[in-house]
Amino acid sequence: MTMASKSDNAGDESAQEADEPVEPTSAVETARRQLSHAADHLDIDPNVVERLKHPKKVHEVTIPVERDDGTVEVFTGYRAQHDSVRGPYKGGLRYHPHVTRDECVGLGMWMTWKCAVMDLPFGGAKGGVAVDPKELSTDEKERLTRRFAQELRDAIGPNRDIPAPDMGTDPQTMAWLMDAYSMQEGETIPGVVTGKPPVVGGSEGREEAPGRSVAIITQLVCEYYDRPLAETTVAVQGYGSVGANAARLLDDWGATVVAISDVNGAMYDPAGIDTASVPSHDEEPEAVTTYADTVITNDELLTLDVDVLVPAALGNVITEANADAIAADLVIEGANGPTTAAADSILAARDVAVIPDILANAGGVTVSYFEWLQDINRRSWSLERVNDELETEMRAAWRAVRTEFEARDVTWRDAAYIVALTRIAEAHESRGLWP
Ligand SMILES: NC(=O)C1=CN([C@@H]2O[C@H](COP(=O)(O)OP(=O)(O)OC[C@H]3O[C@@H](n4cnc5c(N)ncnc54)[C@H](OP(=O)(O)O)[C@@H]3O)[C@@H](O)[C@H]2O)C=CC1
Ligand SMILES: O=C(O)CCC(=O)C(=O)O
Repeated sequence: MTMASKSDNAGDESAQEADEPVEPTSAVETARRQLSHAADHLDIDPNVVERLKHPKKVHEVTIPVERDDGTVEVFTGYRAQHDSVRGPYKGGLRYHPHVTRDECVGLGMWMTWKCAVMDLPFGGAKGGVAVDPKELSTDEKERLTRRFAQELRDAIGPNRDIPAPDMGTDPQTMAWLMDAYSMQEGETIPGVVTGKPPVVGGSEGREEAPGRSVAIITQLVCEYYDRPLAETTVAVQGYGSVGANAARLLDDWGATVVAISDVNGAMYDPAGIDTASVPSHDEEPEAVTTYADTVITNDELLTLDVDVLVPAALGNVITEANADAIAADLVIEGANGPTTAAADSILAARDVAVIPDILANAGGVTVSYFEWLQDINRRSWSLERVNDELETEMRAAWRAVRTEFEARDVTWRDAAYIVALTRIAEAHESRGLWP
């Protein structure tokens, strides 16, 4: 059995059409190319596909923030709402200097597919602020977040659009957002955001959930390819909410994690890293390189000779330029959009299995759904229940994707898109094109 497809045709299947540009430059272009590619495998109304190439609405706001020295700096924030045919918009908020309108649209599209792969009653959205959160004090971050919440007050709501954490934001950010929105509405509305601290309506297990789903999917994929975890080496790029939790669980479950990284570079130990002893980004930013004996670059991490590569930081890190040098047999996408469309084709032709973000990291939004249910019903689930239900949902999504992968002789990404697009297209056909 080959890794990228049950047949050796996967490279041809995912080869790009000659008139397509060589390397897309933005998340939205990558997302659109992935959509077109997957739609080719389906008998799906082309009008629905055309609709899905565009966001329903993009909110762009300016956010004046008083710095601690009394000066005012104005930041730009976005909320891209892609599709809501299956339910309210859902997706994270990112604080990062590279946030743009187009990045939010692409990330919002991926949220639509992710919620549909998981069969959650949500559509897709993503937002963010173009800011380096490391350059803000805690007070400045709070002022930025409260003002952003105020500017988005008509766009979000528990039945309209429900933000959550993403890169650069955390449970505290979500608590400020929930509080600012609730103050404007005059009542406490915990269901307006997810990923909050449990003390204000957050769910147990939410912070760990995207990393947990990466670990669960890695385990299932390794089983599928008859590769015991105890004989599997793993490199993880990024050591935050996704990367650190995935690395620690895989380490606990018997895999050997040989490399982890932060923004400055990677810690590398071929004998295996004791992941519990290295602080995650949330515990101490940039700790990985601070505590490393051997530091290699983030680019070197990507091409290490390991069995499993988990990119879990930024998008667009596996590109046409390095896809030929990826030595892992399995790439499990912890980050959103780490692989460009051109790199995808190269990896498929090389028989490297790429398990897409919309399946692998979907534990975050799945536990966000559990959190939303808990908030609406004013109930609180135990950590054990959350983790059990997450595992059940991840296994169900994995089975649905595996069924398409085996039946249609496509890549894992196309198989996941086929599951998602089929559900979304049926909903559009049933409701009409206008929701
Ligand atoms: N949080 C969530 O719920 C979900 C997040 N995702 C996706 O996962 C990815 C990571 O998000 P998340 O874990 O939340 O982010 P965090 O902010 O928690 O952590 C990000 C990690 O990436 C590192 N990093 C930052 N820049 C670079 C770089 N240029 N090269 C290598 N490492 C870098 C950071 O290092 P340092 O400590 O030095 O800053 C940190 O370890 C994103 O693509 C996000 O969209 C997907 C699903 C859910
Ligand atoms: O939990 C959520 O609502 C969304 C998390 C997220 O942004 C993602 O999965 O990329």
